[in-house]
Amino acid sequence: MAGPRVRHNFRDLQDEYDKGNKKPLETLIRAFKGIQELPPHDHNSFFFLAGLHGEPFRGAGWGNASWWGGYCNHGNVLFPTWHRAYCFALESALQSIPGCEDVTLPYWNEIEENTLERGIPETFLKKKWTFEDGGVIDNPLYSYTFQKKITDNLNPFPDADYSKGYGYKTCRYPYSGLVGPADKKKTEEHNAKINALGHDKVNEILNENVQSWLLHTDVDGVEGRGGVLEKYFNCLKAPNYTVFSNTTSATQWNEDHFNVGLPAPATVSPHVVPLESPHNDMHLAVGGYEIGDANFDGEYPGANGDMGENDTAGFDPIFYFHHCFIDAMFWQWQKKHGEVKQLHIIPQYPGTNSVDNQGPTPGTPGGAWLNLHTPLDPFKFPGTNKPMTSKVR
Ligand SMILES: N[C@@H](CC1=CC(=O)C(=O)C=C1)C(=O)O
Repeated sequence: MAGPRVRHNFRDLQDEYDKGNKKPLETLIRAFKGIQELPPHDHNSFFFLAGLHGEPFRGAGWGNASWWGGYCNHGNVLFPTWHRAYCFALESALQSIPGCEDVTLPYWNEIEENTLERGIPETFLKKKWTFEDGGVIDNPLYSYTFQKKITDNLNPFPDADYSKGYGYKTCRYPYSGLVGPADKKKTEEHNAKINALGHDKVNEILNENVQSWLLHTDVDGVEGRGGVLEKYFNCLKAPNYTVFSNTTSATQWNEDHFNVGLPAPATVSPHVVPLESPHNDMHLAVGGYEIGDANFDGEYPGANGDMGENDTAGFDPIFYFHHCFIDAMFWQWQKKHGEVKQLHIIPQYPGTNSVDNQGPTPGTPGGAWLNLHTPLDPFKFPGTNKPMTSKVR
């Protein structure tokens, strides 16, 4: 593909499709189907790429919870840039599928009226997809079916068993995706109850959950949770990249400047809201709640969809449309603050150390400072063997 990649609003593709221009959405779906069918060892395969984010763990985090066994960065200054490289890698894989060379990754606009009024774009919620030529497939944007099992070597420590068997299908709120031996029976009972509600009702519940996180500030009666729409707008006001980029740095900044940390009044200006905060909320809104989060019971207790957990989120196809939107928000912030060509990191501020928050990623030493030159493993600048970094060239 020549020239810059132009990314589109997913809902525009859907609207075009409804008006009769079926090719753009169909090609995207073919591309996702294509990478989901590649064998797991193929570096363009969905399994391989999805697995870079969290599980299957490798490195020091393989079986030691003080380290992080996935390559993703959270709670530190590499959060926006690492996920930018990640979306780029997935998009490149989509383009490797024959006939899909011009596909780009669309974003799910989480703050447009359509989302506020209707929730997740309908295409993501259909179990089957019917092509114009009549071919019917399992919808590759609804769920991914594991081609290989993953074993959670941290189990039973620290919180839950995220092992997934061969053939496991990713799921979202209000379903549960905990299928390790200790959870299996409970999950089967839970999911049977959800199934009995019928597919349309289940989608309605998911959409209501998403809308509630976006618009209300007391999700499930927990005050201060939600308000995601407002958080998205407020995060653009963050005064520097360090505090914009992650929850750890923003917490310290709010303590220093306003004598209050996160998450309490994150929706209230002038406290700094990091982009990572509404991003986290949308993971929880789509996936259900993170295990062990005693604050939440929700209307459907026991819902643990894949998007809610850092370990498994990359396996839900909607992850990439969510993160493509996060990347667009990051770009908005860069333009607004004149940091399109260069980002600035406050040296040695909380959120700039490899041990902050999730723990060091594979191959990164403990206690290492993170900066614009830190490799965004395992990504390389295209066509080179040079590690990708956060430095804008
Ligand atoms: N762990 C985050 C939510 C979350 C963030 C992610 O980045 C992710 O991949 C999955 C889930 C929280 O509890 O707020």
